[in-house]
Amino acid sequence: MAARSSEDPLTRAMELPKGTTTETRAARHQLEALAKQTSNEIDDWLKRDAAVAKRNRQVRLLLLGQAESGKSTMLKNMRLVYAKEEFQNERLNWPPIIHYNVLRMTATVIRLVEDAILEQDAHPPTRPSASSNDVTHPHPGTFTNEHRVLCLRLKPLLEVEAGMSKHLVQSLYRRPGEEVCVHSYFSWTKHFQSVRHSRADALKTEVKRVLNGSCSTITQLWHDPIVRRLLQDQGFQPEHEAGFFLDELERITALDYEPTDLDVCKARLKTIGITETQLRVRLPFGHTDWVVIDVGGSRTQRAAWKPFFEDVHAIVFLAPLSAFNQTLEEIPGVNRLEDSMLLWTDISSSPLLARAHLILFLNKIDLLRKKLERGIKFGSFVRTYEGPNDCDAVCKYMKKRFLSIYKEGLEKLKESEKASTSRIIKSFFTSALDLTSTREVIMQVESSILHDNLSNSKMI
Ligand SMILES: Nc1nc2c(ncn2[C@@H]2O[C@H](COP(=O)(O)OP(=O)(O)OP(=O)(O)O)[C@@H](O)[C@H]2O)c(=O)[nH]1
Ligand SMILES: [Mg+2]
Repeated sequence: MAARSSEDPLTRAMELPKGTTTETRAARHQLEALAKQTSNEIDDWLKRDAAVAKRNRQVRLLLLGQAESGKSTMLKNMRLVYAKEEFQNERLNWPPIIHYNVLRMTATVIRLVEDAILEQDAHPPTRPSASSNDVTHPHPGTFTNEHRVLCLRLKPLLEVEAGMSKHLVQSLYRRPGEEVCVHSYFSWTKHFQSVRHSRADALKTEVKRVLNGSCSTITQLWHDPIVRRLLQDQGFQPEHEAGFFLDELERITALDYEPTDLDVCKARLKTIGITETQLRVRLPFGHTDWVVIDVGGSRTQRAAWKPFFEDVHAIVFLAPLSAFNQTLEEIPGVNRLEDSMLLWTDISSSPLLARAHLILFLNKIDLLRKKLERGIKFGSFVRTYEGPNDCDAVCKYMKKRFLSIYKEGLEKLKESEKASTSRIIKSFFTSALDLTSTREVIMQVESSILHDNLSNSKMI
């Protein structure tokens, strides 16, 4: 071996002359180590430089807003616009989550009805007259044996729900009684692909079979007028809790069910942590890469947002106007709309975001309209509002409030000489489940951001 290496011209050239002292050898090794270290540092520096150059070419958008404001839904809409094929290829990963939404909703209804029956048994309602004392004609509005039978027949679903969260969503996070969360959309879809042929796959099939078999019983419970009244009395807002899937149960529990784009957008999976999604926006003369950053919106997660403020080009802030009569899940006493306005105040006046454009989505307008039409008084929750209880008037009022908060923030930034003169503010009324109108809004946002990007790079 030694003879062969001394025949190699490079090895021979590197060899020290015969008679070299130990000190010279040590100095030579030290020099070689130093050269290697310098070379590694240059490689690292070049890599970092390339990463910075790539980052500079990207447009970074940060989606912000309280939990359930519609951030992940807006990201799905963006993927539908800019990465439609990829989005649609992933559609088949979604039935377990949609079925999980159905199971969770059904389990909640069963538990509420069971509790109400127990309460009724403990304190039977007083009957209006002696004639209605007949057990075969119970007092209207009370739960009957039929309700008990429905709950009993659906009881196995509670176990299926628990099994589903245990086995199917191993990469997701959940504390007992809490909503399942996703840490990262992509690790989640990979997880589902990797378990496709495993034991979890059998459970997915079982869930499909059980839901298909229980479809008519769930529908009966869901549409029962006494159950409906109970849900209403409990302040339960099915439109916020994936109740929309129970309205289409036959289609969604069919054995050959394939979700539509809208079903995927409707599916609820709470975000924990931060996910970055790269989208390629094609232009007539090339493309730009957008990185859309989606975050978890609950109060405990907001501290994790700050590191992403630094090099972001635009904040897309979602404020769900329909939440005017709801409180935060994490802090029950706090009104959601008030929380949105406080959050917007912080964002508008944050020196870290002084150079970022602000895109305001006043979201869930479809739900706002439904609530107002149902007679829920906006002015009872937002005391400063004195206008009519109609959607257009409320939207106009809320837009004014949000824009005046923005202006106050801008004044503060100007005082500290942090305000950027090129900062754009745009506001839109959105219903993120109306895919056509949301697409148009996304295109308008695209042209505002691109226009600014091009003018900054002195191309126009
Ligand atoms: N009707 C209606 N539902 C919406 C709208 N936007 C979002 N949703 C629904 O509201 C629920 C919550 O939306 P998400 O996008 O998961 O909310 P998020 O802001 O990402 O919430 P976190 O991940 O918890 O921070 C989902 O079931 C959506 O389908 C809307 O404009 N109208
Ligand atoms: Mg989310």
